[in-house]
Amino acid sequence: MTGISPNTEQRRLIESTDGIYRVNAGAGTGKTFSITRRYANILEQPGIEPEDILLVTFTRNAAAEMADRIAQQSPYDPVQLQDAPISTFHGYCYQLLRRYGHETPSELGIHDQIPQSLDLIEDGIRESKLFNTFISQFEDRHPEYEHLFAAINDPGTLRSLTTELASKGVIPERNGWYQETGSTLTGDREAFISIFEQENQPNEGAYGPTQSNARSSVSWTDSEYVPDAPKAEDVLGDTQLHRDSVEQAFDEDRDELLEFVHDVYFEYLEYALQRNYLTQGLMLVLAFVMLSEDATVREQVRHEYVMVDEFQDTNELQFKLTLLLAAENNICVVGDWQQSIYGFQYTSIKNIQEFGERITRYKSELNRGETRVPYSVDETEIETIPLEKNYRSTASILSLARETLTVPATNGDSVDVEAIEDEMTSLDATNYVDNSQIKAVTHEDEIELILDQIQHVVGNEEYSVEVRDEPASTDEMSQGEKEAAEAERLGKPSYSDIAVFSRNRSFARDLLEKAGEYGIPMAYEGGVELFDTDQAKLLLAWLRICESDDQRGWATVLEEAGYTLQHAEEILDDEAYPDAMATFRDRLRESETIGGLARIVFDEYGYDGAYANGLLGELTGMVETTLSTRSEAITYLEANLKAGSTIEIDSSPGEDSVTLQTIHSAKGLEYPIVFCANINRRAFPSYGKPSAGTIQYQEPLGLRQRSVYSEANGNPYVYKHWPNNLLTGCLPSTYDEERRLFYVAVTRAKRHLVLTAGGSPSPFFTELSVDPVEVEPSVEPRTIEDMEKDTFSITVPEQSGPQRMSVHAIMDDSVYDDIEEGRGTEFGDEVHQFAEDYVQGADVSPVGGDQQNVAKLLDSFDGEFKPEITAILPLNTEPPITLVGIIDLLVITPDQIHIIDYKTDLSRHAEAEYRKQLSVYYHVASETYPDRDVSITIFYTANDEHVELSPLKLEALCDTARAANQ
Ligand SMILES: Nc1ncnc2c1ncn2[C@@H]1O[C@H](COP(=O)(O)OP(=O)(O)OP(=O)(O)O)[C@@H](O)[C@H]1O
Repeated sequence: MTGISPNTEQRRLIESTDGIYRVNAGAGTGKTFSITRRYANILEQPGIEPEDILLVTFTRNAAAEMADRIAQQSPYDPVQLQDAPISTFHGYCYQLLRRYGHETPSELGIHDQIPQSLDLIEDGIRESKLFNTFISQFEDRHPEYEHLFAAINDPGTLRSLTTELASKGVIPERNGWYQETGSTLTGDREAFISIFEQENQPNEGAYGPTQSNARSSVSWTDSEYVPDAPKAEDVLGDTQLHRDSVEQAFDEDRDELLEFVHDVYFEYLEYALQRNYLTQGLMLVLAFVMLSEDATVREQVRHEYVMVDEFQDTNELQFKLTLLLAAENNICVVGDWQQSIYGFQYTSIKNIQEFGERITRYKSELNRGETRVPYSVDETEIETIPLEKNYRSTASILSLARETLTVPATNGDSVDVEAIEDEMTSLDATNYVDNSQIKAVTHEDEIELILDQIQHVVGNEEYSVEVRDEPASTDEMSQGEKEAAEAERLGKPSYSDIAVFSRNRSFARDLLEKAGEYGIPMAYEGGVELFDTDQAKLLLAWLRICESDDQRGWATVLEEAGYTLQHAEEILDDEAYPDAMATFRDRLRESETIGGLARIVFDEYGYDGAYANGLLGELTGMVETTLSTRSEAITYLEANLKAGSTIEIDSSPGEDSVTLQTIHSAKGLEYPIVFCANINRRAFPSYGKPSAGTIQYQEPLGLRQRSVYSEANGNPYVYKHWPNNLLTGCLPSTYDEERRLFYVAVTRAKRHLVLTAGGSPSPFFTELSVDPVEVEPSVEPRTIEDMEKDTFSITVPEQSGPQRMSVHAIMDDSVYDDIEEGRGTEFGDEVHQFAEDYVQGADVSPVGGDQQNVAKLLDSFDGEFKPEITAILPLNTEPPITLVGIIDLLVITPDQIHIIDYKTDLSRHAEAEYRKQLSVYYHVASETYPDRDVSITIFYTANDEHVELSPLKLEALCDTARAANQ
């Protein structure tokens, strides 16, 4: 049980268990804390079992963390909570379909099975390949849509369209749409006209009325449209748009378009089911239909209590699923509209903002024809609990956070400040010492500026942060004593107290590179080989020790503690382990959860950085799956180490380093000092939506075509579609989500905030109440001595254990002497880089024949792609040798593993040496995937030649490695 006592409002939320509750509260107010306590509280009621309470959140890691927290507060241990429905919507629906799915709901008109082995595709690259195959077959099957396809520049965007419609609860059945789609597809005329009237009001100028917003945002060149489109004079008035043309545009005939989208969507659902796979969106769709149609299943699965965290990140379909999954009106949703930043994934902020209206409307929609939601959702009975105490930031930071929600994003951006302020949730700081430094600094060379400011902040008393722990209880203290105690905890900041956030990744990468040049420690959130870190190895060692006093475990631990090899061997021989270590082992053995054990190990070694946190995240994630014992955790860590698994976390060059990440990835985190960087025009706020496809969905316009194919002028040509151009011009451009991102960034700061911009600051920078200051940067390169000072307390372990050797060390170097003649290693690197980018779905096009051949090869494969995988092969040699290399590409299919190595050589004469290299990969893959056939192949990129090699035996590799080690 953690020592935090809930405040009065939190207690109310925790203790009021029956009824409908909506919590729409600001950052850091303890929403997640309260909802987990609430779960534990419900669990204490007589007759309630974990399966009676459904708790849904946004990510798998968050769900696992919640299960861990609940286990600490309830009589249930993590193993007992393993099957409890504490999950994401996707995780929950996946299990639901596997358990009850069997056959597709007949209402859809698809007669197929939902197999137990259903493959849930979460990997965008894989899904888009499958979709592309589907769409080309669809195109062949439907010549009647030829002219539509002629206008579509990227058929792949139809895939996002199906995902978007699924998120809105729009579902196709064989002969139309499932349930009523209302105005979702055709658009809401009334809502549109009301917006149009507002936007078409002339503005007030110094000399009379000026153009309305709608008029000024529509540009018109007659030749861009089909010949029978209205002409400029029919559309554009002096200050306003002509209403007739706008109405005509809204009412355009879209029957064929709707039919086309229906057919694509429906046939894709059929196609996926025939191939035993579903995407996340389609899975939710099927689960929804099953729950709607099968009263028996519905009754079996319903939960007495339903709670949803991060409700601002749900979509309409998820809201409806929430209602279907509740047996009674014991529903609690928790979120913060101000932190809704996933609109681009089709979430709906209105779910939390207009909760009362939506719950009533959705209930009546769901109850058409049959009672599916049997309980009352009376709006007047919905309780709203305000949480207003913020446990993270100072009052000064919170005050600036309020400004971010109304700051103009462009020069002409008219923000309805009053309306937004009305909706803002109030936040009161709970700390006593407000020493916040809040600065806005600018310089042409922003990257130098940021590094300069980091150096200015580190070790600077003015930027003091909490460096000492809070006393166990401050309850008995007077106000003055609390203030003094907090001041006492403050001290000079170090690098790790700082986080730099950027709206986009490219700026972050440039900054990281420059920081490296100056020796400023900075870690970028991204994929790292988490299981190959010292933290993971030590944890694995202690797990092995706890399990069976394993000698390998003791050897690692002794080595880390600085014992010489000889001394360690004596200890191991006599099994006379140092007392302190044996006591520590016994303490670990008492730990009931893997997460708890890992925490004790990391605390003991002072690991509290990104790697330790990442590992904790991974390990607590295991609770949700099948791993919960020490031996399962050992197998899990070993398997990941061996496979070189890469995990998305903040990588760190050392424990004391600045964290660098995108704002999206910073959600839910907190740092003492935040730098919000690159607040420049075109960067932050970022322009509008990500590029839309030729057919797009937009509220309240419904489905519209952006371009059309026509031969009306005698020539085939793709024209802009005039109704769409006119209608979108009438909608106000909104930067609300960008403002909310800004709010998320600022509310991550506990104490200090530095806003930075370069040569062209955006209004986000200039329009806040913080006056920008021009600063001339002067960054001092860090010297080796500086770095040593930072790391003096870390013991550098003596080298022992197996000798690590690159696979290249077992190859005969002389083969390189005359390969790649005239093309160079740089050329080879470029081809490899292209291949990696292409596999990862980056926006790259092949340059030159080699890259084209690579693209062709990759397109020809089906399966899961894993590029750049580290392969580690321990050999049974004396002394032990471990070979390490990087596999260019692994292609994984249900029964085969293909290992592909690209070579840009113009001839094949080095093949015998390459065979050694690929044989190493072969043995690693064979052990990792014992149930599949493994093939090793070289792909000669120059002449499109794909050569399969036969692997060398392990003994042969041992001999070669031994010889190379002489
Ligand atoms: N009553 C309390 N007393 C002291 N600390 C608290 C209290 N309630 C919550 N906290 C602490 O405040 C921090 C924020 O809590 P939590 O993550 O639950 O907030 P949140 O509202 O979900 O935040 P966000 O919306 O920013 O993700 C946590 O460290 C939590 O332990």
